[in-house]
Amino acid sequence: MTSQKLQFQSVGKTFPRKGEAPLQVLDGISLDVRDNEFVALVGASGCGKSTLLRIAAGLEQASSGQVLLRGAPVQGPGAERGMVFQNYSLYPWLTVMENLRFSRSLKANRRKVRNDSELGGIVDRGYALLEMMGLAPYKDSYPSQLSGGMQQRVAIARALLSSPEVLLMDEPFGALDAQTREVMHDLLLHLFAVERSTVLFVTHDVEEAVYLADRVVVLAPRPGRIDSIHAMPWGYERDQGLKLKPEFVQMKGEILARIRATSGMQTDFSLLERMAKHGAHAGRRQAHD
Ligand SMILES: Nc1ncnc2c1ncn2[C@@H]1O[C@H](COP(=O)(O)OP(=O)(O)OP(=O)(O)O)[C@@H](O)[C@H]1O
Repeated sequence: MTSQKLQFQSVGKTFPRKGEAPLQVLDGISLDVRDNEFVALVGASGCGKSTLLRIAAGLEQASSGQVLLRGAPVQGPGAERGMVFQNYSLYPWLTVMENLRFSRSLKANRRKVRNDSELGGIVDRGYALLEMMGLAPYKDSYPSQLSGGMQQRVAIARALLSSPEVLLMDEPFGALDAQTREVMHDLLLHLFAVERSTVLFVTHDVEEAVYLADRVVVLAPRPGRIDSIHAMPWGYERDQGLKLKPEFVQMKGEILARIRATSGMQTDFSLLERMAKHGAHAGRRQAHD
């Protein structure tokens, strides 16, 4: 019996392009995500983070290699994988509670196992999740009546409703302001501890990745491949004070340095300084002449 929940085995992805050579987005990604592990994917823009997550969700097919969930190949979307996107994706014409129930009854219909006791249990769990998220008073509100942070909490509650084994999150807090993000981080850590789910989390924000994850995977771009994997030396018990600790700052710096190195971004600013000095000399010479 393996403790690996999600296994990426030499995953590659190529998108066809009209009149051009196909675009190779991912190449030979091999990664094991353990049961109850929280793994964050970071990397330069366009390195294929979302594509990798979508392959795990079964929304895209790998061009080569495969993804296994508990040892079985992923062949399409499934209720055992919950997905949360950046743009809350709630139905605006449904209330908070209806948003939860509607998506669940759709899934139940798809699996043809709908029955009253199952749906009754789901409604109870829906209430419990809304309670945990501080959203119980808003169960009859419409998404437009809620702040961005509250809408995203509804989307997370909806994804957790069917007790997914794996939660796939694509920049879930990308549209929120800094304070709301911090609140959401602690809420997510709390949920993670209670629900004991396995999380694969895509983000641009290295601090967010280091604060939340057990391991942070840096992808290098063109084509996307694994550059480095960083295990966090601290345990689950985290609070905002961790961000001030030297080991946290150092870890963040190491990961940022890898992203800069892999993206080919200029980190040696001496060239710019030399150019500025050269420009100043030239300017003085012109004024003198
Ligand atoms: N369906 C598609 N068809 C063609 N190209 C695609 C498709 N989906 C993604 N791509 C391309 O694949 C590359 C990787 O995209 P992806 O969104 O996975 O990267 P990312 O690392 O998540 O980017 P970002 O950090 O900017 O969100 C990009 O060049 C993108 O344009």
